[in-house]
Amino acid sequence: MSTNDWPGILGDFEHLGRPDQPSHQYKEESYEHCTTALESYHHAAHALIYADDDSIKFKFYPARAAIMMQMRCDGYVGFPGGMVDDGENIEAAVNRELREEIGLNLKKYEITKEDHFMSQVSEFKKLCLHFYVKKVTLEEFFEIEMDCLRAPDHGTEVMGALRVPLYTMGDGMRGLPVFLANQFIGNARQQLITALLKLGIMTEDEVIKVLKGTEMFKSSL
Ligand SMILES: O=c1[nH]cnc2c1ncn2[C@H]1C[C@H](O)[C@@H](COP(=O)(O)OP(=O)(O)O)O1
Repeated sequence: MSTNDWPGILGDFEHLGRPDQPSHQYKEESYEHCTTALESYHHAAHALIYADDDSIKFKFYPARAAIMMQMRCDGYVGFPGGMVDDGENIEAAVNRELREEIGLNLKKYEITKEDHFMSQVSEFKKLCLHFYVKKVTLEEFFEIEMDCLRAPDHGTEVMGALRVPLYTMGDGMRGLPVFLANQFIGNARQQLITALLKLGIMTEDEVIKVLKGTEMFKSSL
């Protein structure tokens, strides 16, 4: 189906959200480069909201952190956020999308330039993906989760917020390894793994072990 066959408001941007081919790699670029030299590209901005969580799940697995992702209407897993409109500031766009998609209380949790974490570019799609990370307390995280159900886009663009399981169960697959076998939109999977490492939530050795578990799970299907 070609882009133009898509109905309604999905038509213009549908091609940007199609599953990526291995050749469509995302390359990290500075925010400044993206907003100057690449200004004419499409831009989208998404945010990871998280809290430290020192609870133990099932009396055995350290939770490590509460990280919010979402099930999208197209069946992919991603972070809340969306396309930057023409002439719109990137932080204004991510805040607008977070209010629409997860009902974020912007008076308390506004995303700012200080929350910018990385920007990555797909030359193939002429698309810059800007990624923000916001740390809140666990109590605030619960409050943000509760607001998701009342968000304007809940049940249309967003089918529900979810928490990423950060433990691996006894079989070496269930938990984060199986979670990572989901279908992720854009570079959301890469964003999640990069954040786990850079935020010090998991070590490189732990991530490598998890990814081996994911491969083991996939080959068991
Ligand atoms: O979580 C994400 N991480 C990285 N890229 C993402 C994520 N979610 C979507 N995308 C990509 C897919 C598309 O190329 C654009 C815009 O998608 P979307 O968020 O669906 O935009 P709208 O809500 O339709 O404005 O970003």
